[in-house]
Amino acid sequence: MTVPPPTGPPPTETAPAPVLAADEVTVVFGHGRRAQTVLDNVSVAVPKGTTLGLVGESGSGKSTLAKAMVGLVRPRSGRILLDGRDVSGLRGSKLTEVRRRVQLISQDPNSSLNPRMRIGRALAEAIDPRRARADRAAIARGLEMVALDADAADRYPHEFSGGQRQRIAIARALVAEPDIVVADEITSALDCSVQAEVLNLLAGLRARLGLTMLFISHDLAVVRHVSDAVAVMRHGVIVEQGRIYDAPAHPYTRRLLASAPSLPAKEPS
Ligand SMILES: Nc1ncnc2c1ncn2[C@@H]1O[C@H](COP(=O)(O)OP(=O)(O)OP(=O)(O)O)[C@@H](O)[C@H]1O
Repeated sequence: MTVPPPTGPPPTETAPAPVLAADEVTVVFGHGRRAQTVLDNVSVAVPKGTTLGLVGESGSGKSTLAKAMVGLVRPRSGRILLDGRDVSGLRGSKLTEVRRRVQLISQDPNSSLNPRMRIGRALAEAIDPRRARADRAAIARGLEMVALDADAADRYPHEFSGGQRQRIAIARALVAEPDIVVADEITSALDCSVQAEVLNLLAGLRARLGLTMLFISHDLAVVRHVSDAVAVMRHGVIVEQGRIYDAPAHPYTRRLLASAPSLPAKEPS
């Protein structure tokens, strides 16, 4: 008898503990007749040292889940668990600490990098938000991680290309030494070749640093490049998750796979 390949996550007793998880999270925007359920009972978990890809078409609720995971959107029900502790209701300094431990990188580095702040200071703030004093060596190490020269610290965001700015955003997230990175469509605004460059950089960092990451994209080929497992979202619901390439169970996943016929070979990690 042929044993079918596994389609779900590995059994819990062998899997590393989740760093970050959404547990039956529901998010509703608006009130009364205008209320829209954008996330409906969503559960996902990102085990330590792994990358969970989240894929789904535009408007399916991916960014809302990213925001809920980093504490920018408050769920109507359900829990966001960081190292098993519910952080969904936190405010003030406790929420600030969660945001340091869970670093969000978003699509548009122009909106996440202050145009008037030199790169060195932006990184210094991430290294130590209270002092924001430039530790040149730590800043240089951060820039080196994303293949930028140390003298980039003295320049402003507008002096860099879109791909370089996104690499700076990655560096800024990583120098904060987060428990997990939530990367939301970080290559969507980039040209194809630059997209590949950023993805390869991320794949390298994943392997080198053992990053834990939630990697979100509408593009399955992109998600595949950097993820260990994938969750497929549709209309605010996770329809399937696990190693979906081997044996996609849901018709929507099969459609997604069929419409991405030229998936690039996965980088060895
Ligand atoms: N702050 C908000 N207030 C009201 N509705 C919102 C808000 N943010 C998102 N929405 C709605 O929630 C739905 C899901 O949006 P979301 O941005 O999470 O989807 P997405 O899958 O990330 O799509 P995209 O890839 O296009 O950003 C959309 O219908 C959107 O209009």
